[in-house]
Amino acid sequence: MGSGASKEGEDGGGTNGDGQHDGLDAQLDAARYHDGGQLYVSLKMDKNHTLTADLVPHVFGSVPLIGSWDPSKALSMERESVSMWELSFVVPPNHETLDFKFLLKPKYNNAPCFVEEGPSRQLIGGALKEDAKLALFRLENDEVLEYKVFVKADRVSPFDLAASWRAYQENFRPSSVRWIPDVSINSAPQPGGENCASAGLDLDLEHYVVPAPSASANSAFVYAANMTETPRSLTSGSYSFKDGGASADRPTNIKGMEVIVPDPSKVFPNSGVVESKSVGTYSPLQKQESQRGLFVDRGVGSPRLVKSSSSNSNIFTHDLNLDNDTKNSMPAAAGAVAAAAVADQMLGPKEDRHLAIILVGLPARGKTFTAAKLTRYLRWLGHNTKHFNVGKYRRLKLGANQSAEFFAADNPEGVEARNEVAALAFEDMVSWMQEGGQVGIFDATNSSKKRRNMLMKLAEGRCKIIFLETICNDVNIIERNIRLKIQQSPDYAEEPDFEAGLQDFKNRLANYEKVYEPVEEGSYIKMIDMVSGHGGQIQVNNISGYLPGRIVFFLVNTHLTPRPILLTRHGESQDNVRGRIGGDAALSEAGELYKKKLANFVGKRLKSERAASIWTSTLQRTILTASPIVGFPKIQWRALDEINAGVCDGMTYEEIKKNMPEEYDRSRKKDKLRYRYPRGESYLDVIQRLEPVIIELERQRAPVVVISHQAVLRALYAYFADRPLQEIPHIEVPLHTIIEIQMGVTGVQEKRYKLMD
Ligand SMILES: Nc1ncnc2c1ncn2[C@@H]1O[C@H](COP(=O)(O)OP(=O)(O)O)[C@@H](O)[C@H]1O
Ligand SMILES: O=P(O)(O)OC[C@H]1O[C@@](CO)(OP(=O)(O)O)[C@@H](O)[C@@H]1O
Repeated sequence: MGSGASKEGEDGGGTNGDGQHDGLDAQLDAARYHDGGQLYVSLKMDKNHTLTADLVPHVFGSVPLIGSWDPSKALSMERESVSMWELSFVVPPNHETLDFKFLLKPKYNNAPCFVEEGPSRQLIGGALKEDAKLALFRLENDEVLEYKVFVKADRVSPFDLAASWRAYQENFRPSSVRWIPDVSINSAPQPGGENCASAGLDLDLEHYVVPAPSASANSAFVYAANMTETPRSLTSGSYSFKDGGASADRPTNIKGMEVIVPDPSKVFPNSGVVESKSVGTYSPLQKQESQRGLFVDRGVGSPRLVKSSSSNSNIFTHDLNLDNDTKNSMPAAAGAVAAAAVADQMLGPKEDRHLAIILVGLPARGKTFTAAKLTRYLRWLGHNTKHFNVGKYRRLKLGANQSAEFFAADNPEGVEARNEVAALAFEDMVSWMQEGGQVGIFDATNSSKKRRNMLMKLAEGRCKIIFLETICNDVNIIERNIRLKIQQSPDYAEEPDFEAGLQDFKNRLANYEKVYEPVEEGSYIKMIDMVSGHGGQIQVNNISGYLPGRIVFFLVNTHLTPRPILLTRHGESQDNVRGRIGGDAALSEAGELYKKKLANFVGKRLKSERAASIWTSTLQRTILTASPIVGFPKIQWRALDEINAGVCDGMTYEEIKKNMPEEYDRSRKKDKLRYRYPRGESYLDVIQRLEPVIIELERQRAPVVVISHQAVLRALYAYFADRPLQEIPHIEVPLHTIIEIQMGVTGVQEKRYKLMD
């Protein structure tokens, strides 16, 4: 209908052969008339009776576009709901008066149609001249059908119209990568691909290293026990806290520390079994002195560690943290996780609402490591989880320098003191659960039946218990673990002689071995020789329920094989240039250059890695970015597609702000984590669909390059960096930068490469 109602439309000027304007004319009209605005008019008819009669409402009237009063050329209205019919069109605000009438046409035959009773209607300035709210139709049998009529006119700018027209056209443009199968590999460089001069890379990739942000993924630098829950029953009283004080909820700020660590191979000449190399962020001091090595945060004021004054600023002050969530008993999660959490709240015995995972095992069997990893995973999924480390309680209450004798089973004072701190930690955990905590991970050796009985009694009627036992039969791994413990554990921070520390720890271990009783009681999960990712096994007994099932599945898939995971966004897309979100655009010029540089980078970085693979989303900007990479299988994952912006897909943030201020300002800004785009997704939805990706990344033993999108990479990165859920939507993931996550035997470390500005 559109400009057909305008002057030109009436006399046919500016229309094409069908009496319709082309797009350019419409825009010119808009610009000519008035301050750029157009009226978007919506005519609606609502049938308030049940008789259907297969009659379809139409509109016809005075201008050629609506048939010049010829019923056979009338415009059909669209069905909007069971009873509502709609026809919308655009006119300039000062359009010529438009005379029209509604008519009903039979759907299936050429039987006569029924024109509404009364004089024709007149539309002026987007409104009906008279307030005729009803349309009456007299049928052949004299029956009268009555419809309510509604007219609504909204001003839209020609730019908005043009933008939505372009988005509409782009949505129908087929993606240029449709023919690429979900799994593919190219063995030869593509023509015009990789090696053009501008895409060349310096031989030394270190040249591209940029500092990682302060709260980066460098857990390998920090002894996991130091990041556990701060002993509340001990810190409020007269005890002085000697254990490093890293908050349980936030990782220590690594960048704000200067690390002066001798090369471990020099400090421990026989420790060749230590596999991990530090690739994290170095202070200028380190760089000057070329000191590279394993960072040791012993958490007891070790002289090797100097904290800088810069603190870890927490910009998220509004009411979104998980503790508040749990107070409201509402999980910070979507889909299955939320459904399971709510079901647990409502069904079953009260104690089943809280789950205690009690670690069991000899020292240096990876209990703390496993507990920390499980905590990170469950928190990322949205389960309110805390890690309670009894060693931390012991050090705080009794001091860090206990010798091996303290841990002997025939030392009654030692046994009593250890039971006391274990009970204190357990009580703290249960108190926290009663305030709304969901999963408590209780980390100690718990290696005798007597100790486990004590814990079961403490848990009775308060929480459900699952024992998680870590068993390792590989003497080389045990030796490596012991050496790592001497390096990392605050227990040996004050011991200057590595060999003396080693001997003491081995004596301690022997004391535990004398009385060690593997778990045979209750519900349990046993991880046996799971370090390498093959050949080990998981045994489970009496395990049921959503969360325990998920925990078993996670543990089955984890291992310690060191390998890198490279995360990068696609090269800049044409939509990035225009500031449009979502969509499925191809790459911009800069994006084209990045894809070549990335291919060069991957070729160099993974030169000797035969089994590596490249994962992309199903959107063309990631598939195109991966296209010049040769020699590695490429796998498309739907789960890696960008957050679905629903009705906002293809819009700019400005357009959303202007057209949907409520959505943009009030809802998304206020709670970006939970905000779900109308007909789209929230960040929590994205996390939920990424869970299989995380499991597969954990399971893979070879390097993986993930080429995905901003929101998706924020969520993936947060898992590795152990960042709280509410921070995820705000994490910076710049274009043309590679985030390398090094999975290692001491945790994860991060390194960033920036290939282009
Ligand atoms: N399932 C496992 N079996 C054996 N060693 C493991 C396992 N998981 C992790 N490790 C390794 O054990 C090292 C020491 O682990 P830690 O968690 O401090 O031991 P524990 O708490 O049992 O004393 C870790 O740095 C890791 O390399
Ligand atoms: O959640 P916000 O901050 O809007 O970021 C996600 C947005 O990032 C964009 C770019 O603006 O991702 P990308 O280009 O990486 O695919 C949008 O497509 C996406 O909607």
